[in-house]
Amino acid sequence: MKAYLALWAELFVLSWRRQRRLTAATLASIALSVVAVAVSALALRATVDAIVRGDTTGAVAAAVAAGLTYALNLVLHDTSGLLRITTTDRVGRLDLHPRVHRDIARLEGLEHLERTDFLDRVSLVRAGTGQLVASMWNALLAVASVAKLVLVMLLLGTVSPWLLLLLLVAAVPVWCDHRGQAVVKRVEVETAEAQRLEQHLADLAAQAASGKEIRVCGAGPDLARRQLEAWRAAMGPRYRAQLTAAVWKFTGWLLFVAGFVGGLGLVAYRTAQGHGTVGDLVLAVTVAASLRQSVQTTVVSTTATAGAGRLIEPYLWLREYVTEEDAAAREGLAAPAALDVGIELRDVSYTYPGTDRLAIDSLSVHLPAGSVVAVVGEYGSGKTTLVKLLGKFYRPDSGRITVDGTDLADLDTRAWRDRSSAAFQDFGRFHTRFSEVVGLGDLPRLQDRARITEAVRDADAETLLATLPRGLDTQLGRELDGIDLSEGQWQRTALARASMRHDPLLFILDEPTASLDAPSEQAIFERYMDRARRLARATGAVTVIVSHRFSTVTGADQILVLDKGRLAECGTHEELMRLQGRYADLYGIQETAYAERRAR
Ligand SMILES: Nc1ncnc2c1ncn2[C@@H]1O[C@H](COP(=O)(O)OP(=O)(O)OP(=O)(O)O)[C@@H](O)[C@H]1O
Repeated sequence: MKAYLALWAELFVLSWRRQRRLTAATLASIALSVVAVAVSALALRATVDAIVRGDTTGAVAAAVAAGLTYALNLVLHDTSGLLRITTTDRVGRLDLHPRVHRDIARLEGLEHLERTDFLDRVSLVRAGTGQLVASMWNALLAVASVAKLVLVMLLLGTVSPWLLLLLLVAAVPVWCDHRGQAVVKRVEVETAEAQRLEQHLADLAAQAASGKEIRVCGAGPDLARRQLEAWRAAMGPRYRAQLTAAVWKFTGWLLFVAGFVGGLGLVAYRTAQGHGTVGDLVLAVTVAASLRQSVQTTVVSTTATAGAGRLIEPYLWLREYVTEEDAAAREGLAAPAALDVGIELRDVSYTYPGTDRLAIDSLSVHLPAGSVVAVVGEYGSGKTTLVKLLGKFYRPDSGRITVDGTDLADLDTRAWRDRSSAAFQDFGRFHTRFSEVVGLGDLPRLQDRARITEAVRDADAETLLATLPRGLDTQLGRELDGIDLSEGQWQRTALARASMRHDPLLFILDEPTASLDAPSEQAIFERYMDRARRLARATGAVTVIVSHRFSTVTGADQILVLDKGRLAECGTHEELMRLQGRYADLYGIQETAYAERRAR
């Protein structure tokens, strides 16, 4: 609760700084709404009693006061919601939303993008920044509506203490509503996985990449059937939960109405018996009539406040996660200027969270400074996981990775990344100007056209650049009125981006040529072998090349053959061929396949 209060206080300060007058007006409207009904009812009682006494002046004055407060009530009813929505919207969009995006972008690891449980929380916060701000106003509104309820009850108590029982009656719909909402929330959590599946299947059918294959396979109807099943699995229980909540709500209101009618009957009876004035009767009717509205506001605002935990919990979790990750990433040592020994892995194991299979299994190997290391192996053997561990995207569950003797975990993550370059197989397609798409590889040189042109040359992407209508200034991405590139062309931009840094200590090429034809692949590898040698002389950089095609990496200083996360074999091409083991088998199979294809 303390954390919630602190967060609401912080959001209020944010709102105050962003729009002082609007925030003050919203606050004033909430405060006035607490007393408006009571003042209006008291003025009405005074009016009626003055009329009964024959006091014309007093009656007119009280009637004017009653009219004004009644009007104020109407104005507040119409405007306070509008004021809250406006302040919420502005603070949500202009302050909280960018802040959440900054936090997410700042995270050094990949877990928040890859783990479904993390992803769920991150998506919830991203979509709900406006609701987070609204929760602060709802909390204030909840306090105000409870205060209003207490005031109303005090007034009723002055007419007859029996009317205080209406407070209990008023609590019934609040309690019933909470019960109903608890059912809805529980079912939402239980069916979250089915809903994710339904969304995934809908995306599969709607996206161009998967859409092509689905049409070729004729899997559309089957996919639609599965989507419908997932939809039913998610929505069936949710509809039933909504129905249960509606029954709880209806029952609550029914009990309240019964109590309300009974209470008014009691006051009418007492007045007829000569207890209290006609003004008291008018006051009781006015106040009791507003009780429904007061209770409704209390129910809505307290339910919304209680429900805000759904967003507040993930938001507080995200903040804590960012703070912890930030501290862990920043407390590190500086990266060395150049490598002398190289990178060493000792007994490194890694399992992806939520799985029970080792993606990297007790891997020990030395990657000497200045060497070109090729990583080969079958699908899912752990090649990408290994390079991600070297890039410090994940931390090993056990074992150590050392860089010139210093544990990678102790190095400042940002400093290590500043000295790494990488082209991954799932490269980014950034829809901006071509020069920026490449320049992003070395942010301080984002505008350095000479350096960018050099990187384009390194990636053998000059022909691509020559075909672009506005050269380096060409906008990419059709939805931004730019041009679209083919898969191979996008891949070349990723390679050029990875070539931007002059002095990396680690240079990763994870299947960098998967979308290129064989001659282009060979040409690129030769270029990158040259680049690797240049980098080796300059900084002792280790170049790691992941590939499926064995023939292209035969020139590597060291070839690591992975099998189910384990290091099956390790050595130069000649050594591994002499070994006549797994590498020689797989190399032979690929060579025969290529030879047969060439012969056809
Ligand atoms: N984000 C992830 N979450 C859970 N498991 C994962 C994740 N990424 C990879 N894995 C699993 O880890 C194992 C190793 O995957 P990895 O991507 O490292 O293999 P790879 O050799 O690079 O495969 P490929 O040649 O297909 O790229 C596989 O069993 C894979 O299913």
